[in-house]
Amino acid sequence: MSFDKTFMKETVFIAGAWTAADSKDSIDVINPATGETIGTVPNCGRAETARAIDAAHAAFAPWKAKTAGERAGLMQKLADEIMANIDALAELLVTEMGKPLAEAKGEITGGANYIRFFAEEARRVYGDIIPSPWAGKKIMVTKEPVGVVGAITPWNFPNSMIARKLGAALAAGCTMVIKPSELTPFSALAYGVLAEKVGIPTGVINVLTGDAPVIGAEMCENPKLRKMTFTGSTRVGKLLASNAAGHMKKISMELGGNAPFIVFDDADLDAAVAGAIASKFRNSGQTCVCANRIYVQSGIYDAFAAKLKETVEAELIPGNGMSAGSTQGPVIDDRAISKITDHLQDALSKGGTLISGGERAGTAGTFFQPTIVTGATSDMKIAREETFGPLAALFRFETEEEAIQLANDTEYGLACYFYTQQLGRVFRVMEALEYGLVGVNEGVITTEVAPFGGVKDSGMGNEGSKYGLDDYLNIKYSCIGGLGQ
Ligand SMILES: NC(=O)c1ccc[n+]([C@@H]2O[C@H](COP(=O)([O-])OP(=O)(O)OC[C@H]3O[C@@H](n4cnc5c(N)ncnc54)[C@H](O)[C@@H]3O)[C@@H](O)[C@H]2O)c1
Ligand SMILES: O=C[C@H](O)CS(=O)(=O)O
Repeated sequence: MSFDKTFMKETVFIAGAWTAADSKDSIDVINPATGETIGTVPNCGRAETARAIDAAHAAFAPWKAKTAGERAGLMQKLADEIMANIDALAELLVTEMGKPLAEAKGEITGGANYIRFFAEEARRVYGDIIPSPWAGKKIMVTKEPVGVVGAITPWNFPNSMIARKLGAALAAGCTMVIKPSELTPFSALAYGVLAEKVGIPTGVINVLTGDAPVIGAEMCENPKLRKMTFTGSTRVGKLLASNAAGHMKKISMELGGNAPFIVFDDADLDAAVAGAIASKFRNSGQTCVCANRIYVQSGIYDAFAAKLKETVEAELIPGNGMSAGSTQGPVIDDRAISKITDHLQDALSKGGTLISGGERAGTAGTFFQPTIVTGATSDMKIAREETFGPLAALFRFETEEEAIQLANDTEYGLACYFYTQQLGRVFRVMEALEYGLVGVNEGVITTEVAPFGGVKDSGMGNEGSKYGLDDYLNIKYSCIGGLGQ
């Protein structure tokens, strides 16, 4: 299926130049809906990464020296350019990642919103004047940009996961080297095209592709780079955090999740089913905040399962993301299919019941039917691991205390959700759940104005909101003496 290639680059963007890898090696990029090769990107290593860091380092002082208004102006132009080209950017994103066109446009709009939000926040990097304990001396606190930032991002939101970082970095006065997933590099390289178009100075934004562990190691170990920000699996996050910490870099980690979705007997059934579908099946179940465990209180369990099955089978339509009417794109690759199948077979072998879906869909690409299993229990893999696919597992519970214990029984702590119409229960459960994000009677809650971050093995730091700028700033305390009496 053809797509708009206006923003498609098969070279990397370093110091304002588009180049191949030093080795001339390249990586094939596959369309998950068809299995066809879309194009290739350079397989870069340490030398190219070091050059990108050098470029970002050279660009840092002039970028930091710009006024907040000047940086904000260029950021607004960047957001405007993204929105002016949303159709081409969305088609490119659909082709490399698979999500339906409407979801791709939603992601790109969300990305532009992050950049616009931080353009506004750039003007609010306030300091403090603190009453001095000493006569004749002044105490000043200022906030300054960290410097060169290394960003490594995942394939499931190839545009907005970059925007969430880039917006805060540019607003703070930082420069950036971005390494996207090798599965979805084109949406990231498009930021190089956009940066050129709006006049963001050379070296402020650099985007390279290639050998992830090698590029990551150079980022963590290069003294010119002062902060690592990573979005991806907990496994990789721990590797990077350990190396970066050893080289005393600031780190932000947005990692894996295992979201509980709790439905109490008193919940609005239609709202709970709609919220569960939105949370579980958005991006074909490939988001870090997807409902991974759906806990339903006994009194409403059968009605919820029946309504969920009816709605999923009536409304969710797997198909190529570029085709009108498709609501479910493919999962990213065969490994994803294997993990979903493994979780499904494990659940069925331990007493679960398949009530909908359960098979690969179609003959081309990596599509999997929206699937529902009832009778799920805590000993199943789906209770312990992030499925990252369109598989909904329904667990039964009896009491509020049991639901909270089950929901918190995980090493993850990113998002959680619960549905109730009892006000007292809203505050009890909201306070008891050990997560960074809480949806109360809502299944999708992400917005640029609110902090997004996990606890426990889901990471550290927050992205978006006024809090998202703090991770890109250092606090400086100045004591000014010699002022006479
Ligand atoms: N918390 C969040 O905001 C958030 C958002 C999106 C995805 N995620 C998580 O990301 C995971 C899915 O994304 P993924 O499969 O791309 O994750 P991943 O960890 O496999 O890859 C993420 C990025 O890390 C790179 N990478 C892989 N191994 C590396 C290494 N040894 N050193 C340096 N870089 C390395 C990859 O090339 C990619 O760019 C899921 O666990 C999901 O929950 C979290
Ligand atoms: O997958 C993780 C993303 O952060 C999901 S969201 O679009 O930001 O909710």
